[in-house]
Amino acid sequence: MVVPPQYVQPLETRAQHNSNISSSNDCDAPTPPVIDLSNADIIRDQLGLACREWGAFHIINHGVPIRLLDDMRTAGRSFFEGCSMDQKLSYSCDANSPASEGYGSRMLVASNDTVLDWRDYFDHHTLPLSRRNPSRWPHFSPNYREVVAEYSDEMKVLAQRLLGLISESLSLPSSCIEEVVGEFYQNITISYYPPCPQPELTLGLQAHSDMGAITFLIQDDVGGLEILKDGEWIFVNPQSDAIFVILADQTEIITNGKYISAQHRAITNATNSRISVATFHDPAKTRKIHPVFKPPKYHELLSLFFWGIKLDHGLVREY
Ligand SMILES: O=C(O)CCC(=O)C(=O)O
Ligand SMILES: [Fe+2]
Repeated sequence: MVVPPQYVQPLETRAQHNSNISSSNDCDAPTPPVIDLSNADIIRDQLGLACREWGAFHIINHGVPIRLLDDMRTAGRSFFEGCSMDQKLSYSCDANSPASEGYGSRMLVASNDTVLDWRDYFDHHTLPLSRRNPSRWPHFSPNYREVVAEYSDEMKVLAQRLLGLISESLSLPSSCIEEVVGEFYQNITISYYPPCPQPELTLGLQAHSDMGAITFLIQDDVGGLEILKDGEWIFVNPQSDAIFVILADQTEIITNGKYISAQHRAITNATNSRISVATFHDPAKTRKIHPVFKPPKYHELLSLFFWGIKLDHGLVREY
C-alpha cells in the first residue's frame, strides 16, 4: 500500500528513519531534561536552563493525578478507535473557520498545495468557562466529557504554577508572565496518528512552534514527538507519568528571547496508532503581548495576529 501523493513530504522535510526502529535516538544524542517539581530548592535553576536551551522539558511529581493522564489518553482512543466514521463526522469542525472546535484532519492547511499531515484530531474549547460547551464533545464513552473538563481544570492550575516558576527563574515576580498573558484561552487537542504504510515519506504533524504561551503534552507509549535542538531532531521518549512542557511563541516574546519556543513535529510509524493530548494556553485575542525586558527584541503584538493565521514559525523579531 502506498500513501496518497498529498501526504508525501518534500525530501527536505522528511524524518530520518533508522532501518529497524524509527523511534529512538543515537545513544549519545541529548534528551530533553526531566524536572522533578517536588525538588523545590533547585527547580528554578533547572527550569531556567531547560527554557534557555530547549524550550521544552518533562516534568514529574507535577501534582496532576496519574489516573487522570491515563483517563485522558483512554478517552481519546475511545473516540478515534471506538466510533464509526459517521459518529466522528457528526462532530466535524468547520473547515472554513480556523479555530473551530471538533473533529477534523486538516488543521493549519493554508492552501490546496500544502502537504497534509498524517493525523486526525479533536479540538476542544475548554477555557475560559464561557467557551466551554461539553455538549459539543463526544459522548460515546460514558465519562468522556467529565474527564476532559477535569483535565482542563488541572492543566490551568499547572499552567499558572509553571508560568509563576518560569517568571521566578528570571528573577521576575511570580505573577509577571501571567499578568502579561491575561486570562488563559485554553484548547485541548487530541491527536490520533494512524499507522502509516510509508512512514519515511510522511509526517504526522509538520514542524511548527505553538503560538500561545505554554503547552502541556502527554503521549502514549508509541511515541513520535520530536524536538528541534541545535539543528537536530531529537525523539522525545514517552514517559507515561510525566507531562511534557513546550514553551510557545508568546513566552519567547515576553521573555525577550531569553527563553525559546521549541520547534517540534510528530513522525509516523508503520505498525502502531498513536495518541497525544496537547493542552494550549493562549492569551486572549485582544491582549497586547510585549517583552518585559529592555531593549525589546520583538515588536509589541496584538495576540489577535496569532489567531487564525498560522505564520510560519510566527514570531516577528526585530534584532
Ligand atoms: O502529537 C504530538 O506529539 C505533537 C502535537 C502538537 O505539537 C500540537 O498539537 O501542536
Ligand atoms: Fe505543537
